[in-house]
Amino acid sequence: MIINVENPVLEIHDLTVTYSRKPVLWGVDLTLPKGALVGVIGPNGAGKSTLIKAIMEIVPLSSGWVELLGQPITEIRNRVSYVPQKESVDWDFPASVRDVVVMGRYAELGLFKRPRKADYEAADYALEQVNMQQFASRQISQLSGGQQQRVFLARALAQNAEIYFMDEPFAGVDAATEKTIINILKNMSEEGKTVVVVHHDLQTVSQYFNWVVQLNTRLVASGPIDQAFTQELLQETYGGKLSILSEVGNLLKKQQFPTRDLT
Ligand SMILES: Nc1ncnc2c1ncn2[C@@H]1O[C@H](COP(=O)(O)OP(=O)(O)OP(=O)(O)O)[C@@H](O)[C@H]1O
Repeated sequence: MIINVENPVLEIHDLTVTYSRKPVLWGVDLTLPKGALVGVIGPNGAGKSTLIKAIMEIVPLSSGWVELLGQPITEIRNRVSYVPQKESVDWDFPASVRDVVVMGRYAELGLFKRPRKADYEAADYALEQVNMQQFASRQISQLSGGQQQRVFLARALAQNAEIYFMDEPFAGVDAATEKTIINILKNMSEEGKTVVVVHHDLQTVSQYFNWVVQLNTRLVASGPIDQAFTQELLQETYGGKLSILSEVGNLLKKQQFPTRDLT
């Protein structure tokens, strides 16, 4: 069940990625519509992070191509934002929270220009949105895990991109923070930004997202939640892990996210 969209913001054709000759993504063809809030799901090791890294050209492609807004990423990097997994970042780097968020503006600033008042204002506004303004002067090494995650989100917000890729933004955050973040992401999607999120909690998929991508080395499904988040397709993606699947079975019946026509 793979829905192809016209004028996609993201188009992937025949993507294969291998690590030490072992394919971790195989022949992926994927298109995503503008304004979608996308959950990327699949079991551990399915290639979800690798998919995002391949899109961002952080890992080399063995075959295939990727276009964002009809162009290669190298042409439009400043219109695309990437929030990596928190663990992959050096949080001992000596910088204040505000500096880290202002760095999100560098794409707009150009590499050698100094941030201006407007950039600091944008950073402060982003910090306010994630409720971290009181930590603006704190060193990033002196934050809790959930606070670091919020700073990361603020940095992405300050960038004001058109497409966002976020690798497990809810990892290690408390329930209130998760709610804050998802509400921000929903607002962004309603403003026409496309947000792609690697997500693990199947229980919240239909509540959080309006589009789902199911991956297990191959692309199993991609489409609006009501079509692509079904018991059969989950079974295909997760194989025999039925205990997880039976828990989501009931949730599938009550779709909570208002589904817009995205195709
Ligand atoms: N740098 C690397 N070198 C070699 N193998 C790697 C590397 N990064 C990931 N892998 C392997 O590639 C496969 C896909 O990894 P990836 O991190 O994309 O999966 P994932 O779906 O994001 O997993 P998880 O849900 O556990 O985060 C896994 O088998 C992993 O062990």
